[in-house]
Amino acid sequence: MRVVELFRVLSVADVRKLLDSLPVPSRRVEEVPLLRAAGRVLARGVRAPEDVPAFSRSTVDGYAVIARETFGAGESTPTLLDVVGEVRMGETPGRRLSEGEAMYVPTGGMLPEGADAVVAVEHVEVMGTLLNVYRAVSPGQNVIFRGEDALAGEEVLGPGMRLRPYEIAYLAGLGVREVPVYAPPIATVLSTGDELVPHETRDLRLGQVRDTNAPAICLLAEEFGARVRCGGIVRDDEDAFARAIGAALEDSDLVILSGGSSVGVRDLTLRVLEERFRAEVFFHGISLHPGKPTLLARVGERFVLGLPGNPTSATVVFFLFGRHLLARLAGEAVFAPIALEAKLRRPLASVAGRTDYYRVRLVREADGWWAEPVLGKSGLLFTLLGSDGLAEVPEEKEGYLAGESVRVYLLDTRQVAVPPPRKPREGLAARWTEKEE
Ligand SMILES: Nc1nc2c(c(=O)[nH]1)N[C@H]1C(S)=C(S)[C@@H](COP(=O)(O)OP(=O)(O)OC[C@H]3O[C@@H](n4cnc5c(N)ncnc54)[C@H](O)[C@@H]3O)O[C@H]1N2
Ligand code: MOO
Repeated sequence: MRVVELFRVLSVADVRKLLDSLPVPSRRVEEVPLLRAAGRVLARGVRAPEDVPAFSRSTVDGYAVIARETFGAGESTPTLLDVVGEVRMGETPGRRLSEGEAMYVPTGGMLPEGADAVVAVEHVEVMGTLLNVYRAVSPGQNVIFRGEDALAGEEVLGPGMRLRPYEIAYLAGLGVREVPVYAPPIATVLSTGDELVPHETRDLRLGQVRDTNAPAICLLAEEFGARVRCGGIVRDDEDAFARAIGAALEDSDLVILSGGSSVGVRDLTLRVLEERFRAEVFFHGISLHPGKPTLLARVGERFVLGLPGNPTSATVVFFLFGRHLLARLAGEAVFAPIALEAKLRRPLASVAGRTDYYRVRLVREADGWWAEPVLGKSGLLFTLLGSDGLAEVPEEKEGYLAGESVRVYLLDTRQVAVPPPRKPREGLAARWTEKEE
């Protein structure tokens, strides 16, 4: 019998480092219409073609003034100004504001030249053409300045950013109609095992199991931005296996397999990859639970991710590392899944030297987030139902006591936003742009 080297095992931290630094082939760039670009990754930085907003405007219904003339104004000491006109929406004010003058401006209306602030209508009293101002405003108050959102020529979004509806709306405001994005990575998902049958199978023969890994992984990969081919079920037979992997490698950036990654006699993945495809195997095991028998290899410029067969293990590993790899293949600048700290409702056991991921339900209490572990075997899927996150017990810990804080990765596709390369604003805009009104 062939003696199998148990695993080339890496720690979770080392796998993350490896995935961060793995050289990946550069991607094809395509120009797509703005509204079709949500979820895609920017291939080049975007420069603002013009100042946005294109004119300084009021953020309140009120009166445009010269701020310094209102200094000292109060309930009993109003500043008196002449109302010299009204700005209409979508039109220019028509005249400059001089000392001693005020002009009515609606929210979003253009600020007249000479004015540098707006007093809200609540703080004035109109008496014919005279205006009593009962509250002082500082320069820039209640104004959005020209170029505060974007300055003509500046790089407003950087390459490697996954575009969300927020970035799309921002680009819409700039008049951008097409954006350069990377072609999404193509992933083929294969399930392996003689016991597996398609999930549509109505009546199972004893011993048969419906394929649940493919639905989970295909849908997750799609949510994480890949073009997915659900490649079906492959028998535990070396030739069938080699044929399926060979076909998938022809047109996929990533081949994702589930099952057949452990050390049992039927476990072929490693042998087929090394012997038939001369694959470079990065690791064949991660010191984590669930999901230890996970494999990552490269054949030429293409990657093969071998997930454990156990349904929860496959899903958890794909969530933690599969999407990290997909993010790299998609050209994303950073991979930073969102986690929050939560207090544990009950203790969690672990083994030192291994990272454990427990499925948890999150409950919001007055004193913050609490995590309720949903315990169960990794061969069962119910622990993922209604779970909001994965609580991490790092390898140096032997567990946590109830009430201790743990890090919980949210089980959805959100990631932290990448800050845009925007320049700090100068002058009055700098003083007001950071303020919340
Ligand atoms: N002697 C040892 N045995 C096992 C070890 C070990 O360290 N030493 N590790 C266990 C762990 S942990 C896992 S995880 C599994 C992983 O095994 P494989 O990746 O080889 O997966 P299979 O044996 O093919 O399947 C395991 C289990 O999952 C079911 N399965 C597989 N694919 C699917 C699918 N697409 N949809 C639904 N269910 C699936 C399969 O029927 C088995 O029940 O190895 C342990 N053994
Ligand atoms: O590691 Mo297995 O993947 O726990 O069930």
